[in-house]
Amino acid sequence: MRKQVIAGNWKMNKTHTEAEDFIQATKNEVPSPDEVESVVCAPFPFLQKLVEETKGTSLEIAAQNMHFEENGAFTGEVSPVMLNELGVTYVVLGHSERREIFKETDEDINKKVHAAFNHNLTPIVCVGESLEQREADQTMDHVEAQVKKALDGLTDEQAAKVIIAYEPIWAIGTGRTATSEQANEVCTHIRRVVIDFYGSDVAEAVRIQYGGSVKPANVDELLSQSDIDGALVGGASLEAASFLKLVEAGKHE
Ligand SMILES: O=C(CO)COP(=O)(O)O
Repeated sequence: MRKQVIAGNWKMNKTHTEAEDFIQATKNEVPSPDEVESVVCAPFPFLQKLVEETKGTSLEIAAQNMHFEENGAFTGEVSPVMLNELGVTYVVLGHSERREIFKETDEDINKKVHAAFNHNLTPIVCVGESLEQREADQTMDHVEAQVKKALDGLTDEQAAKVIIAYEPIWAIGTGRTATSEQANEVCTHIRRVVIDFYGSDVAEAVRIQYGGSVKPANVDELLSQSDIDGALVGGASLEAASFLKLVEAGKHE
């Protein structure tokens, strides 16, 4: 039985005070990590404080991106060494907003995945198709190619630890959720791709999240699917009460 991972991706939201208030309201309320992994993916300026404040609690703090190099002339970037030093445990890589707006390529994302493992960070790798691709029946091929490229060159041990987030772009921030069947169909396909590359033991261990307009009202249905092992949540993770409902749902699956 795979443990569910519920991650709130705040994106570029919240003031410092709002971030603090959220953490105070949730850090002692989330279930034990034996039951569900509860993660908040916060903007860089808040990470150090939030990691300190959640020490000894079951709430984990993640970054939303990083560079793949350890240091150098990359103005405005943050390195895996810095995140590891802060005590961050997970990092979101290849979110569709990074791919689309900031032109990240599959090659960049693969380098970042390797860099994450080299620095003791667990990557949450995002994949997903656009509406155009879904309508042209290219979803499976596109997602398959993204997964293969992101995981290329990992050892079995590393691949088993990757968290893959399937986020159809048309469902992000639109209120339009994939049906649980649509979501599971793609997550099952992703697991098959992992079987082809790394065998069934690794594929059984890999956690696959769904993301895209997840909220307390639809989370149970999504998490009850056979190949969905958690959720990556934007809008509905911004309020403490809503986030707590989502992690609670993860506990029951
Ligand atoms: O992009 C997402 C999480 O990474 C999903 O965002 P929403 O939950 O706001 O649709």
